[in-house]
Amino acid sequence: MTSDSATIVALATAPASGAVGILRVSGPAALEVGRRLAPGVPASPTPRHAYLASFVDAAGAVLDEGLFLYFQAPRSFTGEDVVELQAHGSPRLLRLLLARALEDERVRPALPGEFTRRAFLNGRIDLTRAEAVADLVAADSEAAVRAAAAGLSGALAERIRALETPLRELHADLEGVLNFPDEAEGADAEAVPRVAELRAVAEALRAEVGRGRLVRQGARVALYGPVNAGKSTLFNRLVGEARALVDAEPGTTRDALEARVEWEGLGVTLYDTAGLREAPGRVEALGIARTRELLAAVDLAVLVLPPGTSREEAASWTREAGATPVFVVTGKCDVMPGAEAEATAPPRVSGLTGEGVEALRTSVLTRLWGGGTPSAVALVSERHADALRRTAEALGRAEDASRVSTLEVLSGEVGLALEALGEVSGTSVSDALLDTLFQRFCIGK
Ligand SMILES: Nc1nc2c(c(=O)[nH]1)N(C=O)[C@@H](CNc1ccc(C(=O)N[C@@H](CCC(=O)O)C(=O)O)cc1)CN2
Ligand SMILES: Nc1nc2c(ncn2[C@@H]2O[C@H](COP(=O)(O)OP(=O)(O)OP(=O)(O)O)[C@@H](O)[C@H]2O)c(=O)[nH]1
Ligand SMILES: [Mg+2]
Repeated sequence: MTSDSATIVALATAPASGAVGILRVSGPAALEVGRRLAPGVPASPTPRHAYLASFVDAAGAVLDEGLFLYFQAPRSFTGEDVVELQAHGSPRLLRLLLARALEDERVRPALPGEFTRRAFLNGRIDLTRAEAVADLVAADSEAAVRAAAAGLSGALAERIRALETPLRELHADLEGVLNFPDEAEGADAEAVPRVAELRAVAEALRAEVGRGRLVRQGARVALYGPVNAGKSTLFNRLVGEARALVDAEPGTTRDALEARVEWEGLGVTLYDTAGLREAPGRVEALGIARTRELLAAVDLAVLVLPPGTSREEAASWTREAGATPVFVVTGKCDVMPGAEAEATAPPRVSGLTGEGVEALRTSVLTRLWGGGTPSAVALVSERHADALRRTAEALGRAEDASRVSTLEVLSGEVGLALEALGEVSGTSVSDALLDTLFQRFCIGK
């Protein structure tokens, strides 16, 4: 599984006007190609030294003056020879430079994610770190940036290793015993606690996929409840601007509104919805249908009730959210200032005065997160979770085998667990899997 010997080229910066635009070349011909564009650079440039150079066209006419950087294999991002031309950020200029680089028959355009793929194939980074590069590029909240940065510096890789190493040792021990059948007596019973422990570790890591998803994609939180409860007023207060129409007439909100906020670094998409009621008008009914759809899709539903709602009514409103977790608040609390709150009564908020709104924000975050900080989460993706599930399943079968089957079967299952786990770090991974993985990257990454 080695990378092909083509030299690849792509723009490393977005195809838009900017201060600086970077053309990146990687592969055996990188230095020669780079020097064709920047002939003033010495034939053996000092690696990692920034040369100020003229970039020229085929006729030798100067197209730009920029920086030339040479990274000598294997000390580069890809592990190959890499040259960067750091030009002024003109998309048209960069296309000219790209076209010139492609004139060399050893050079072809890089596929999406191919630089990172080569970094992986050349052993510079493992697969979790390659994926963290994509997570970082896609991050759209502070928590997502911090979690991806942790992944890039090997946080997930470390946790996978902490599972993979003992699993490999166990497998080696079992295979060793199998080769000396005299000593095989009792070996399966001895393996059981080790298998069980490793299985628990795999399950625990897999369980972090939910938090990983929340950090990556942001949480979805909907305000819902009876008409006129003060949802839109509260929504505006939480968003910090007058986004939603507010009126004394019940049934004001029809279409669901959404706004993206960031709370404690976590991206949150907040929805304001059409208030629920019996016998709405025709258009309002469409809005209510949309509210129900949304309630099924969000991570948390905040039920806003008018003051004085009975316990029974509150319970029946709660059921409207179905399987989605509900956080209940009493809205418009300013109109019943003296109401002595029972310990079990829902927290009180007022969108109008802002009372209780900070506390609501904190409670919502706690409900979404439990304890801990979003940025500290291991970004376990659906792909990782799937591989971890198969790891845990194989270990489960290994436990069964220890009771009812031979040591060969037990060891075989441990081997399968290792193979599934290897898909996370990349120690056992097919080209097809790499294809799907890196296709999601942008060109030039
Ligand atoms: N201009 C530019 N900026 C960039 C990148 C790049 O390729 N070019 N990167 C690309 O995504 C990221 C930086 N990542 C990099 C990772 C490793 C090496 C590197 O040369 N590694 C060598 C040497 C390490 C050392 O001496 O400390 C190695 O791993 O052997 C370079 C960039 C972000 N910024
Ligand atoms: N006193 C007081 N009035 C409020 C508060 N929140 C909203 N109101 C008033 O209650 C009425 C309804 O407010 P909205 O925010 O539109 O209520 P809603 O729940 O979005 O209503 P629908 O969209 O019709 O379901 C308006 O007249 C608001 O000014 C509050 O916290 N205190
Ligand atoms: Mg409303």
